[in-house]
Amino acid sequence: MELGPPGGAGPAEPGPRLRGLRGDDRAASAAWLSEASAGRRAPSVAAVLPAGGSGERMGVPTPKQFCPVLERPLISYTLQALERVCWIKDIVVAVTGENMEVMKGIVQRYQHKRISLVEAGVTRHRSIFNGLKALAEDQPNSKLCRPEVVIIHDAVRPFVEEDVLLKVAIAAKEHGAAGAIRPLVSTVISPSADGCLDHSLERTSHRASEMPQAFLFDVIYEAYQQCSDYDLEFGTECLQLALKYCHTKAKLVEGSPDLWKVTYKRDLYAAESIIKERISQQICILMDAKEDEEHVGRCLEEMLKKELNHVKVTSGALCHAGRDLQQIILEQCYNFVCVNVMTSDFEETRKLLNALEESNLSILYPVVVISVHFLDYKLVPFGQKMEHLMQIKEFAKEVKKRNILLCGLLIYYPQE
Ligand SMILES: Nc1ccn([C@@H]2O[C@H](COP(=O)(O)OP(=O)(O)OP(=O)(O)O)[C@@H](O)[C@H]2O)c(=O)n1
Ligand SMILES: O=P(O)(O)OC[C@@H](O)[C@@H](O)[C@@H](O)CO
Repeated sequence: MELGPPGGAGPAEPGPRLRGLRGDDRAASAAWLSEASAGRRAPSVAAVLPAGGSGERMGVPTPKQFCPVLERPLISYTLQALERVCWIKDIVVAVTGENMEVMKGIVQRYQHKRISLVEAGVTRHRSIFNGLKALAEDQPNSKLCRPEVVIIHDAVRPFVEEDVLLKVAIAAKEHGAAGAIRPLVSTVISPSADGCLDHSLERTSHRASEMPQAFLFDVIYEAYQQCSDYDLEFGTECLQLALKYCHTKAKLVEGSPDLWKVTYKRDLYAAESIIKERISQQICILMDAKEDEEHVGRCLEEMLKKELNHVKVTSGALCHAGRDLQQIILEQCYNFVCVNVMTSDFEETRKLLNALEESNLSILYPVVVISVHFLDYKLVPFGQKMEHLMQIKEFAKEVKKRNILLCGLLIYYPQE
């Protein structure tokens, strides 16, 4: 079941196609992609996301992949991370029948693309197998093409970047299988039958198997087709299936700390903190002034640059907000301060709000707008002006529906 708008004007795609890549990863990605441009067929890549679990360890009624993080379901962040990668052609998500409508709603609301939904199984391996069957082209009416390489990634691991996806995909093409690994945090021990320590494993010579993993499609599909019911029921490791049933030794790829799987409630809080930190990396100050005119917004910019040295602070004229907004969106700015000195009304801030709504910037992440107003108490009676500015409360209610958080700041002192 293919979903997602045909190619609708979804939220601005975050950044250029090689975003998130560094140094030799960028070169590898360019090489990988250039196969297509050189007329050679670049390896076709698809992804399977198992998302059919119940999230028992999370301890809440909602399956964790659908739990909200900043009022958006966790799985939407994972889909967005995979959608950033232009060389992943299809994303197959396995969800339970009872959650199919919820998942379709998420795809539509957040305008996810390249998404196909399949029925999950009663275990993670069965869910993954169902996703692979959908790609195997032996499904009636399926528009999905059998890929050369398939990436398998848990739907509850939202912080996956293009570099590790590229590494596992390239390694899988060469070795048949590949998987991300991380150093162990706790030592692994083996208990005896009477509940005592039997022995412990040397932590430095072992690793934790994480996601993403990638496989030559034929390898992992064959492994699942040969898989015993026991393995389908109780197994947790796809790399092991490739080894056991296809004698394919996976290449292990060091992953970043952010690859962790959301399992317990604390993981949701951690995910929210990470996302908040990522969308707070830039502040844009917009001023109701002509270019290079002295404006209090410039003082604010300098102060913020001193106080918030990890945050990028930019400034510009409110009147250009609409035109420059596309660039701001590409830079992933979600925080705006509108400094109104020349005009004491709300018109300029309203123009920015309209531009933000048209840009769909706030579909994926909340956008914060602080509207600052200066008022000379000698010129305007406080009561009359406050009444006018209270409009902001009505605007705030209205734009909140579009995930824009608006608040006002009135500075009431003589202009001189
Ligand atoms: N029958 C299942 C079980 C799990 N998963 C998916 O596999 C991923 C990793 O599994 P896990 O963290 O164990 O998820 P749950 O099984 O939901 O968690 P719990 O074990 O706490 O119930 C998750 O995205 C989960 O939705 C799946 O697609 N089908
Ligand atoms: O075992 P769970 O169902 O909690 O989650 C699956 C994880 O085991 C799996 O994603 C990694 O260990 C890599 O195989």
